Amino acid sequence: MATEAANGNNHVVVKKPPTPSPLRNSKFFQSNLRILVTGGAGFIGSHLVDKLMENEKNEVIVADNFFTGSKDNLKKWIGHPRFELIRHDITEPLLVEVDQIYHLACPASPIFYKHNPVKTIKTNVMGTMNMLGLAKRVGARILLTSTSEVYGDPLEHPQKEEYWGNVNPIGVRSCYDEGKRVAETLMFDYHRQHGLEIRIARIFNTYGPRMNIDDGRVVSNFIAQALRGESLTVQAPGTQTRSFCYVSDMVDGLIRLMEGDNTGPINIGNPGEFTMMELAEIVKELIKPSISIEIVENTPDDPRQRKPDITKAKQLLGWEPKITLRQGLPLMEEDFRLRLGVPKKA
Ligand SMILES: NC(=O)c1ccc[n+]([C@@H]2O[C@H](COP(=O)([O-])OP(=O)(O)OC[C@H]3O[C@@H](n4cnc5c(N)ncnc54)[C@H](O)[C@@H]3O)[C@@H](O)[C@H]2O)c1
Ligand SMILES: O=c1ccn([C@@H]2O[C@H](COP(=O)(O)OP(=O)(O)O[C@H]3OC[C@@H](O)[C@H](O)[C@H]3O)[C@@H](O)[C@H]2O)c(=O)[nH]1
Repeated sequence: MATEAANGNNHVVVKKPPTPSPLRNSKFFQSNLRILVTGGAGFIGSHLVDKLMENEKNEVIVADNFFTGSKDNLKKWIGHPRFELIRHDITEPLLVEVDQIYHLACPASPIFYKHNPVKTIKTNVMGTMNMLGLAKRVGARILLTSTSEVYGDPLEHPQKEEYWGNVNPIGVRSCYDEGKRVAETLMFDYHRQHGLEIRIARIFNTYGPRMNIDDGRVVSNFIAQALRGESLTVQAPGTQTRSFCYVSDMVDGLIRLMEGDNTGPINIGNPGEFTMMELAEIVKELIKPSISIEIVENTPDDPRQRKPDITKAKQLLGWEPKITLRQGLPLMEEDFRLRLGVPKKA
């Protein structure tokens, strides 16, 4: 029996990890790490793939069903000898020889995850079991992208990893937040029961280039609305807060977590906290000061405040975000202008 003091959680590992893929002992492995990214055609996934592909020792396999992702996000890698793209729904088993699994596949925007809630929970539960089964079979290390939504509508602020959350088990968001909570449970059960090497990142709201223009999340909505000359739709009351992390910082945090010794869960996010009205004012000032801001109806169970405590990420991963909201928004604006065909005024 071994304990994992590194986590500060004292999780007991009952079994030894399964034997890793023979690739790890082969000559071939010395120069190549084979990495599976589920959901790699999506927003964060495709940026992660770009970063992983920069390392010539990595081979990257993406499995995605293209529900919210697109081949376009990966077009620069299609045909590359170290890259493979598989159309695959992770609610079905997948057999591939890999050494690491970044498990991201899951719709993340509320309008998409609520669209087919039964499918969302299947993706989180059966999909995660399938990926854990694969990790067990080939001895791969697996990282789950969990979410700040596991804290629900938090009664503690900012949120520390030790906080158990305040989640409605039967609400319209439950397919996603309870789904991710079960996914975390499965990760730890496979870790304790089968000795799997696991990593759990609790990601807070992330934004950046390549988000779907009609993704429905707040930053992409406001930027697209401002560029189209439409009013910005702040959902009532507008005093609810979020903390926004730029995608390159997020990818850096995920890779550090995968490569480090800590299982997590570890919060990865930018602690800069803004109300949705403040965010609207910043986008308005940045893109089109003449635009109006409209208060519209909100959806049920919208968390009223959210801000990560990133002490663990700082101490255990040596990570903290570098890009502020005011630095990141113009980078996203540039990408949205190109895709929407709205040139910047001289
Ligand atoms: N972006 C954020 O703010 C944020 C915050 C917290 C957690 N996360 C997590 O990070 C991950 C990526 O989020 P994102 O913002 O890039 O979202 P995204 O919607 O852009 O990407 C999700 C990807 O998963 C794919 N997918 C969905 N269901 C699938 C299935 N059953 N089988 C195979 N592929 C499937 C989609 O096609 C898409 O390419 C998700 O797990 C999400 O829960 C994101
Ligand atoms: O047009 C909009 C869209 C959203 N909002 C508000 O903006 C806030 C953020 O909403 P988003 O839809 O961007 O994202 P949420 O924070 O609700 O959920 C996200 O949390 C983290 C991840 O797991 C997921 O990416 C997603 O579930 C909410 O308070 C929402 O009411 C607006 O004011 N206007």
